Amino acid sequence: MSLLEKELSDVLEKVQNTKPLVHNMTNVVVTNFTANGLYALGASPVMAYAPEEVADMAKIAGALVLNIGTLSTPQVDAMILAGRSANAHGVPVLLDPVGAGATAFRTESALRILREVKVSLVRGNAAEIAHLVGESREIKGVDAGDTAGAESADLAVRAARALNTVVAITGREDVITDGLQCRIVSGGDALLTQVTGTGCLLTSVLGAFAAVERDLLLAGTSGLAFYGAAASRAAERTAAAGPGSFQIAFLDELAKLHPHSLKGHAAVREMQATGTGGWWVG
Ligand SMILES: Nc1ncnc2c1ncn2[C@@H]1O[C@H](COP(=O)(O)OP(=O)(O)O)[C@@H](O)[C@H]1O
Ligand SMILES: Cc1ncsc1CCOP(=O)(O)O
Ligand SMILES: [Mg+2]
Repeated sequence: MSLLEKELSDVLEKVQNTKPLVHNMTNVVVTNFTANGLYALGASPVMAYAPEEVADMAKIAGALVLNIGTLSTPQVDAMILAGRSANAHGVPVLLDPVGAGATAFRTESALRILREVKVSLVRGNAAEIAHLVGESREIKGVDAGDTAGAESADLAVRAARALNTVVAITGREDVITDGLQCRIVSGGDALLTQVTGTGCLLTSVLGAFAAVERDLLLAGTSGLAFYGAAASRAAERTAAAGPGSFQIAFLDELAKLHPHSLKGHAAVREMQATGTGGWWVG
């Protein structure tokens, strides 16, 4: 096991040992799947939305995950209350800008949250992240086109610098950066795109990893890699049967994760800046 793999595994073990509470303000499509996925991983989910209680819940959580998948203005107002409480109590805040770019309301709401709350990590697909930095890319509802990690590296770095947060762009390969260091995470399976909520659950899983590891680039890399490994293992067993069987097997594989699960199922590569504005994969 490489030094990086050891560091990634240590974060997984901290999640499994401490079972962090993750406060999710998420969308109506993925709520149950997100709670079950967090339980499978070994974390504790809670969903809480009422303006009367979100500040109290956020301050006792290990992480707060804001997801605008089925947003309304009162819900975004409540997310900001929760986010400010999390900020005041040192609780990391993660944002999933679901469908940013599909409508102006989604883009503007994500940007409002980023202005009014200190967000530590943003995870989205390439189209969503592009729209957060004013770049146009096709988005069909909540879905982006197929993207490879290396192709998204420049965008991720630009977004991390512009939004002052760690950015993870997911797709066929994932990329994660704090604006300086940049990593490509491969793994997963195309079946993930046929099950709704796999991006949303991933953001909440990254919340569990952020709850136990203050280095959010490390926490995020570990979360992406183990999530991809669980999906790859599930696909190996169920690809022939289809997305329904895969969804169940994926929850089972999240519950079975252990330090050696990455082997043969996920890989992390460091990208290096070329000095001329580009990147090459190390
Ligand atoms: N073609 C693909 N092959 C393998 N994994 C994929 C593919 N597309 C997406 N994923 C994985 O699916 C998960 C959700 O990512 P993504 O589909 O980009 O999110 P969203 O559902 O928010 O658009 C991530 O773990 C990502 O790596
Ligand atoms: C289908 C849909 N519509 C609004 S939110 C949502 C779920 C999106 O989940 P994910 O981004 O994880 O695919
Ligand atoms: Mg999504």
